[in-house]
Amino acid sequence: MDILQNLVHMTGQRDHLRLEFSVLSTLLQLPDITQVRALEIHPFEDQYWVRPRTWLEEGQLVNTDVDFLHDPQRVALNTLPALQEGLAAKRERIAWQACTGQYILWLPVWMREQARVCIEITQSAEFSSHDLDILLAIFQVYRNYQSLLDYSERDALTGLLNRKTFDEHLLRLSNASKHTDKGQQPWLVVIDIDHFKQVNDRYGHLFGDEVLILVANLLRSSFGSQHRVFRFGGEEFVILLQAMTLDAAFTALEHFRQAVQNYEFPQIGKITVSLGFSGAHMHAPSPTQLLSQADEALYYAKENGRNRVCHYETLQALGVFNKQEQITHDDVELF
Ligand SMILES: Nc1nc2c(ncn2[C@@H]2O[C@H](COP(=O)(O)OP(=O)(O)OP(=O)(O)O)[C@@H](O)[C@H]2O)c(=O)[nH]1
Repeated sequence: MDILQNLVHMTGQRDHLRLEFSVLSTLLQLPDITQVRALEIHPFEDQYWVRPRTWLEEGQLVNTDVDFLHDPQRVALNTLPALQEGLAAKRERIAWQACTGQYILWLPVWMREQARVCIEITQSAEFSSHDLDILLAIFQVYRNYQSLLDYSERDALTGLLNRKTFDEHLLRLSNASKHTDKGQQPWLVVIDIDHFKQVNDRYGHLFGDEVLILVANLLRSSFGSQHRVFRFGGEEFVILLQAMTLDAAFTALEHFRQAVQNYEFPQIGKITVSLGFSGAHMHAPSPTQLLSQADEALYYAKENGRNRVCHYETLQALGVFNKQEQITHDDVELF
């Protein structure tokens, strides 16, 4: 009965973290289970890494607040060969007996051919077929809800994240920045395709849509799974870059700008993008203010030749925005 109530609770969740907590607490209701964790799996520097994202601590489920790259609990996937082999073979479930005598069951959450999250269940006795039936049924309900949630958070054209979860991602990222090294911080980037109206006007909306999809693919391949890429609508994209130095952020964004510039778009040929970015550390202003800062830098890039990357705080230190305000103010006085 407890399990049924937990399932009802689980299916009422509307965000990924609560849903994850809910499935883990449902699994914990089952006898013999000693530990449940949600693991995150990420590629980084030519190999895959695993770290616990949510786990049980002193009877309470807790969620990490450290970003992936700075997490001391992160281990290389090849230190868990059974999990590595099971993921490579795209298995739905992977069973393993640890040298401590504990039995472990890994249930990867497969989405679009990738498993970035895996539920880990540990128990002291071997998993019976009855245990497996119940565990897999609970996991299946969780997966169905996970994909429904995921679907509602994605832009239908490009498959990138939509505006819905942006504030939450930004908050998590800036909170995690307190664990990062000095000189590093997360970044908010706004990207806009240059003269996109001309693409639509000359080649039609369908070709315009294809450009949006191809730019989204370039964004995905340039920023991978460590960073978050959004399409807010129209031809504007937003990236939340994990904590790094200003130089590293600038270099990564320049690479992307060049990748777009060098790409041959079918029929259309060449297009370019302009980028504006701003620091998203934990003392940064509200999401709206932060977006408008990155937008100001983007606007400056557009006004100064397009096809370039501009950093808000650098422009601000140079007094560029004061001068612009002065010009606008003078214009108003003129009229
Ligand atoms: N094909 C397509 N076009 C879109 C979509 N959303 C917005 N647009 C078009 O994007 C264009 C945006 O143009 P503008 O904001 O005027 O600017 P621009 O031509 O990109 O020029 P700059 O930004 O100044 O370089 C408009 O023509 C919109 O109709 C979409 O989902 N698909």
